[in-house]
Amino acid sequence: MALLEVEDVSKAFGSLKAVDGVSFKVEAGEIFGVAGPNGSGKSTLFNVITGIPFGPDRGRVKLGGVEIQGKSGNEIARLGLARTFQRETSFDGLTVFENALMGAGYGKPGRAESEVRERAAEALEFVGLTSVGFGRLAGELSVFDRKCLMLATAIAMEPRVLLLDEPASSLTKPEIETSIGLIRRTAERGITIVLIEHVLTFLMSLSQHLMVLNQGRVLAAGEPKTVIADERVVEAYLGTRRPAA
Ligand SMILES: Nc1ncnc2c1ncn2[C@@H]1O[C@H](COP(=O)(O)OP(=O)(O)OP(=O)(O)O)[C@@H](O)[C@H]1O
Repeated sequence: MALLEVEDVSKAFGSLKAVDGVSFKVEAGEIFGVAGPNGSGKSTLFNVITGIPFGPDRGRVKLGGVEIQGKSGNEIARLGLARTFQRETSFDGLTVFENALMGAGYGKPGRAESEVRERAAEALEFVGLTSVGFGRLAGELSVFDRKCLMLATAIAMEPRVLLLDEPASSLTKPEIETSIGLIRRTAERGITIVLIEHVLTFLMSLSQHLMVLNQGRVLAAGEPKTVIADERVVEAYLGTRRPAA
């Protein structure tokens, strides 16, 4: 059984079908890439899977075989699904350590404070935010460090599945390289990853499976090299078909 199963999920805004009958499965331990042109429904898909801020109009989402559509975002997170956002989100007025504590303590009311602190510190060190900077305000960090903090906070929640929404956006080339290594090591911790990204090289170097959306629908899915060579994918990205050989 796949760890995450999305079955015929749809979400409309008025007459706009942002996500239109999307189905896919993610196996435990894999990195599953999601690509697609602007406005193709990628972020909306993450929203409906996580219930933040809304679930699907129809369709089913199963985590470890348990249906989660219709549950609140909090409940879904407690069941083991965490996400990061396209834009860096953190509590800017709180310190780096306080932000990570929010993740480590989330949905675990019985956990001893010392253990919560240990989890938070470990997640921060893991993403490269060393204890020297634990007391800095999140709002003072660079874009890259803010992305690392968002990742650390999500990792501290100990999710089974982590959805990453454009982790490479606004990063420099060297930062993108660091980020690729970090995501790979996150998967090696046993966290299954679904990754939205515009930077195709980023997706190609990380994903075992790739799905391309266009206008809310699945355009192509499968082995990444085959998917990006698909004429429909080339056309959706470049707006033109390759000339016939
Ligand atoms: N809350 C909303 N209300 C109305 N329309 C929305 C809302 N959220 C998304 N949309 C629309 O749904 C469509 C899909 O948007 P979405 O953000 O999911 O695409 P995307 O593939 O993530 O795009 P990008 O790559 O630019 O982030 C777009 O046409 C967008 O304008």
